[in-house]
Amino acid sequence: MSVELPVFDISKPLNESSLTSLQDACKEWGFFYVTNHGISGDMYQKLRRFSSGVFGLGDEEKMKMGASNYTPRFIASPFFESLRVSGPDYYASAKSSLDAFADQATDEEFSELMKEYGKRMTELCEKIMKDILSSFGDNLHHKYYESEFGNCHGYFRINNYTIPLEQDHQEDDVDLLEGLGMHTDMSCITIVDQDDIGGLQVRTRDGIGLMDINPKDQALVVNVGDLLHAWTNGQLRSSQHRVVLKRHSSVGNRFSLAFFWCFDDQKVVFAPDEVVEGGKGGRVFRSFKCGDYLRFRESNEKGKFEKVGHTVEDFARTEDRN
Ligand SMILES: O=C(O)CCC(=O)C(=O)O
Ligand SMILES: [Fe+2]
Repeated sequence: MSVELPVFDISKPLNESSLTSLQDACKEWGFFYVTNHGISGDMYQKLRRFSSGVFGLGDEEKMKMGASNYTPRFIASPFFESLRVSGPDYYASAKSSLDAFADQATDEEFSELMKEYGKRMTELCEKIMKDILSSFGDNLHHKYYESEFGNCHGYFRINNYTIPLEQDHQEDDVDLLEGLGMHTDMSCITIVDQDDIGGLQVRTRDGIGLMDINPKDQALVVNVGDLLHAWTNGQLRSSQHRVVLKRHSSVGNRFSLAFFWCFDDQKVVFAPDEVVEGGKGGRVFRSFKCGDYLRFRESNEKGKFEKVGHTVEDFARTEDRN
């Protein structure tokens, strides 16, 4: 079953009723779509082409990028590998990964592309974050955007999902393989550009069901991460989600780009009183330093790949959910 998430045209200011539906979507699903986002299909295709070139290299070559730039298969799952490009200097980050093996021209073109893509995604996150704040009342965006979110920064994960032939031919009953296990994101918000294969699934609020988030033409998927969940005192959902791959399908690999927009390490995350008061109960998240939370996640093998059971709920929630 798939969920019908609302779609927001992000090129113009959202009206009252759109802001209400934005807030509802963030509370119910923690996911929504945006269109007219300014990321051209052409740019995406180019990036995909370059990335495929990189993923197509031998394991030994790819490992030269270093553990902070490249995650090989069998870390998050046997089917998932990922290239990381970090801001604010996306150009330098991409270049430092590729320097190990790419020729100068490819290196240059890919790095330029990442720079442009990083800039656009950052602008998009700023816009979306302002809309999310405005959905609590216009006042909130004017009051808190600059002081609370002004120092946010982003990074990309370029993800390649493949099912090796030998796995595809195994005879057992399992038709779906987990490409990326159930997790929440550590970000404030994440923007996902998935291809048309599908496989992204979100947990329902009751914690039981799973719904497909289908690819939508020209639309990007946006989701709320742990940091914004804590900053809104748990009001906006940082939903558990995963990626499944269909066995015996001949569609080939799945490709996605995820952009994570996060507080800086020094930022103290603490929901403003008026955000807490706008919710149902009292304050349920203690204040914490963003960097301490990231270290908490990384100190645990599970947390590293953003698995369930080692999230901001476990780190900073002071009262059980009811
Ligand atoms: O590949 C996708 O569609 C989503 C990836 C994801 O959830 C992540 O990288 O955190
Ligand atoms: Fe995710």
